Amino acid sequence: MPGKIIAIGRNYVSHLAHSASLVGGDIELPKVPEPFFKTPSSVVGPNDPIVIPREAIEEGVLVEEEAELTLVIGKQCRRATQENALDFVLGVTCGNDVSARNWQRGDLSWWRAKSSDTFSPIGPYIVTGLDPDNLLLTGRINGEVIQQSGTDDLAHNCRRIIEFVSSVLTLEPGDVIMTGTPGEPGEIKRGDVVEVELEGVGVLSNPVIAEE
Ligand SMILES: O=C([O-])CC(=O)C(=O)O
Ligand SMILES: [Mg+2]
Repeated sequence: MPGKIIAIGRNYVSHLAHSASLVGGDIELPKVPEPFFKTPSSVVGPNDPIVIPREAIEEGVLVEEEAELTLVIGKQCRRATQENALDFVLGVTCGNDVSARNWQRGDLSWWRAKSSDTFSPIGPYIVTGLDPDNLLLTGRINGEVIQQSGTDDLAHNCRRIIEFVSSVLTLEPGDVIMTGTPGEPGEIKRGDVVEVELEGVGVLSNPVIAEE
């Protein structure tokens, strides 16, 4: 289980309008990276089910997938520079920042919108030695491509994210950074299969079920 999970919001221009329409706020690109936290207890692995919480079903909450390039920190890091930031990265993997939109919009914080149990699928492999700034990222629901972008479209790239986050807090080995989602994520419902594919890494696949 990772020590902490930092996720970056609104980090692709292509996602700004979708996010603002569902979550509120303006559609300006954040001038600096916009981190939030997800809990380690929300992490699941490849092929584990994403469980839509009972209350989300009862309340008719819209739940969406979010395909994200995900970094795994390998070395303790405080005040990294853009020049040395990638020296602290063990490797990259796929992540799905599952989001319950009505709760994201209505609650004071994103605690259950982003960190309900099973809302952070990560995997299937950590791959070392890839250039994280130039990988194709794809999100699919039931085999249909819903999101696709190069990670060269990240507004704040991985070096900048690590510089900014580590100017505030210490990153530890095993910490995870989810770098934001592109385009228009799609709704996930019980019975669906969600895939996040990252070039050079592979496919993170998770079935969706409903809590009984
Ligand atoms: O929920 C949102 O739109 C913010 C976010 O996580 C992202 O941009 O990846
Ligand atoms: Mg996200």
